[in-house]
Amino acid sequence: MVVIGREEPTGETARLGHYRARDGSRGAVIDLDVDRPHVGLIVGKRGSGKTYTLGVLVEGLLSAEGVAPVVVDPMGAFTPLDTADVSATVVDPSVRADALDPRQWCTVLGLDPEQGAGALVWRAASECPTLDGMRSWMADSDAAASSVRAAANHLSLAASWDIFDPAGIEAGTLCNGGLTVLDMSELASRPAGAVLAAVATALYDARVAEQTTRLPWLLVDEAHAFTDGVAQRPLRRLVTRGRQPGVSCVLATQRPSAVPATTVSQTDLLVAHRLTSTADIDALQAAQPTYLDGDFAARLPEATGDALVVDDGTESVHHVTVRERQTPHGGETPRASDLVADSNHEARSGALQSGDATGTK
Ligand SMILES: Nc1ncnc2c1ncn2[C@@H]1O[C@H](COP(=O)(O)OP(=O)(O)OP(=O)(O)O)[C@@H](O)[C@H]1O
Repeated sequence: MVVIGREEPTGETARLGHYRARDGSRGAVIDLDVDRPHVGLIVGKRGSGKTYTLGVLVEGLLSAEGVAPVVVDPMGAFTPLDTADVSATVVDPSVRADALDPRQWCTVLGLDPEQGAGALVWRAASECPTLDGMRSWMADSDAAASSVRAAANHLSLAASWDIFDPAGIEAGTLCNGGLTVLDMSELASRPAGAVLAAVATALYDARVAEQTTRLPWLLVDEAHAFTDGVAQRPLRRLVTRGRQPGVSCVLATQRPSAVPATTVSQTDLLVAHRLTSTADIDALQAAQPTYLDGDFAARLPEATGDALVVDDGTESVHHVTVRERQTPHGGETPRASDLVADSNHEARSGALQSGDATGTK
């Protein structure tokens, strides 16, 4: 059995799939190391199998000991796990207001911390641990009325996101052993970024302060949506420094060219599904390890679920077919023909119930 991501023979693993020969036939099974922290990047064009592969990794983490998987799910693709026979909790995420520092408050509200409203929001976030507290502080402020009004409007906007709660999710809950799916499907990009920033920071801090013995795995689907907002800095810290305290980070994206070059170069496990955009291929090729010789694009797979896996730890490259999932996959793109089939089915059921189809009316 081959274990990608390590050379040691023992430790926790996740079943990834099997080797794919040139003629497409199956070879030996392949596992991924989940015993040590990793930075992973799963890339591929739309429908190539990224979310599915993330789900395969999640299943492996669910059966591994000593890990705490957390999925950031912007499309609701992992919500079916709520009713699957696994230890998973799907939550509408909420975070504490003081999980964001003053700078992050200004970033998420699009304010300049050195100017009127931004400077006020910075001070409110420094003084108050809750959003209600920040709003009261603002109402009592004797700063220029126009700045107070603008800052108060921004805080009202933040309140409308409905994600800030003094009882918001904490690292202790995230690291209780089961899988946590943060269902972001109802959130716009700014509040989703705020949640990810808070969660990435909480997991990192919890490990640095030795508050959890489990090793967190933060898995982010559609990661390109988070690379230039408030989550940018916490994510960068995780990919550059997270492995040291024991936090893994796996990003899945259809747009590797939108992922910062530092993230690509920090990746020690690259899972590349089918890619056709030159910009995306170039972005990976630029950070391509020297041992991946030849034309990178030519080595990328064609079929859904197939992948080229580059393991920086052991400096090896593997042609893999990702295995089928055991839990439901919620990332299926709806097809018009399915909808027509569904409505025909509904019409037939309705007719049967009213007796039309049987002529018994
Ligand atoms: N390893 C696999 N084995 C079997 N089927 C797969 C595999 N990978 C993907 N599929 C099929 O391909 C479909 C598309 O996969 P997936 O949803 O993961 O694509 P994606 O790359 O995440 O797309 P998007 O960018 O649109 O989110 C899945 O719904 C599933 O039916």
